[in-house]
Amino acid sequence: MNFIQTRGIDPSKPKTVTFSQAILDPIASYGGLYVPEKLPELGQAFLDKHLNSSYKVLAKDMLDAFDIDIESEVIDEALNLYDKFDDAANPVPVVKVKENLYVSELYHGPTRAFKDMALQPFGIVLSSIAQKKNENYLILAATSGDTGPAALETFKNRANVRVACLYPDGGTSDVQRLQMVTEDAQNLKVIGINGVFDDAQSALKRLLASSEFKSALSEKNTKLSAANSVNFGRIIFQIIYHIHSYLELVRQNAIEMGEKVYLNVPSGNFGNALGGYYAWKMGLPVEKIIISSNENNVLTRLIKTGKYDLNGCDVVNTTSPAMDILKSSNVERILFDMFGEVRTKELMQDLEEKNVYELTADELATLRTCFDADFCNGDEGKAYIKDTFENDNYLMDPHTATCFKSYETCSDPKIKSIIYSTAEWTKFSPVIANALTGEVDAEDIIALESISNTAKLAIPAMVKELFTKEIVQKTIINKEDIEKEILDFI
Ligand SMILES: N[C@@H](CCOP(=O)(O)O)C(=O)O
Repeated sequence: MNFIQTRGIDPSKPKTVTFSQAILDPIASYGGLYVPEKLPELGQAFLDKHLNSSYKVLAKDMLDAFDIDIESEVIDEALNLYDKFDDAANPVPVVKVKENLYVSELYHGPTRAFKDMALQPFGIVLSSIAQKKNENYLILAATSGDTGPAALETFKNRANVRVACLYPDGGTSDVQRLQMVTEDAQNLKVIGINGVFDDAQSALKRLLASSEFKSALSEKNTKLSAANSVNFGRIIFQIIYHIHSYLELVRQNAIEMGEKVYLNVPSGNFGNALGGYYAWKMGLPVEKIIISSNENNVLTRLIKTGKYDLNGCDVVNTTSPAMDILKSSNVERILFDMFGEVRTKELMQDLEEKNVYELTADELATLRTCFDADFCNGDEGKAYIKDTFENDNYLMDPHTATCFKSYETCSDPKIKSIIYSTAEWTKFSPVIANALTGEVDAEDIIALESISNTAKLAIPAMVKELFTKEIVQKTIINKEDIEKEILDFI
């Protein structure tokens, strides 16, 4: 399968690229993104065939359907990393929480967030290509808290790759920060910036598109790629768990094969929701995708009104920091899929130049046939955490909690919903302890122990040990100094 570009083709670039080209150099013409030329049609036969397949067998067959230029042995090695998850036989448990409401737990990997679902295998794939080509890569990662730890974990000590990970200092939870600043490996650099996630992601996109930066790297015998969902190498692995979660509901006799369900996705950069949209287009029976946000509710406004408007908008720090994002990368891939390259280029240009774009009434109607959305503020989220724990005996993190509001406001309760849980409770313990008991803990470790006692849940060793590890990554800089800091590292 070849990959095409969301904003049309700059004549100096090839018309189409292979999968490995798209993941090694993920920014396309005019700052656009790569998308598959045509999605594979899996159809009912694929779902029937995999009703009783393991996650890895399902994943392998879905990746085969994309016909990507990665050797079968490399894909096998990459998928074997799911064996490290809590339950190798089922890395993504799907749990019934209420009548018609199921939670797909995507956080059972090494960094306790859904990013492991894609970044674990992606690390093997990218590093293998780099080794085979005998090239060195700098992998940029911009994070609001989950992508960073998962990218560092997957690339740690891997051959031919180095990682520069940018995070907003003060804009993540303490556990997320510790996961990054305690990572000790020669090939990893963690850089806190005085700014917000959007500053980190804008720098990443600018550097990925900068020929000057690329030639400065090439003097150091290094090429450039990225670990974020701008890279289709991330998205391809984020389609699989939507199909798996659906099949789990069939296996649990919660739905009949072919019955439509809602996919309810906490959303920041929109990679998770895009994976669900592609799965739907490939044949998954979906009623609608519900997009859940926090107070940074630009996606809700887009889907309700057709206007993506950043004027007068500043990112606010919330209790669900991984979604403290205003410039959401993957909406662009949806725009391309629905409205084509000319319109996508126009809309993205409006956003870059005027900080706003507006869909026509027809375009908004098209968008709304697939998506609905709502946002949930911190207090509402805490109320859902407490209520769901006390009444349904289910403990969830603040990102997952945002979905409980949109579940109520956007879905027909007679139709089953899958809510995607993107992070474990351990990553946001002060918010959760506060929701459960009203306590205000000065330190995460106290909140973790309190929740562990209340909910009778063990704190995983990899989280507990963060509090005694040495902090080795101490760099905090202004956003203007990012490029220099990275070049000094290489
Ligand atoms: N929410 C993310 C932000 C980056 O998203 P990505 O899917 O593009 O990697 C985070 O937690 O880092």
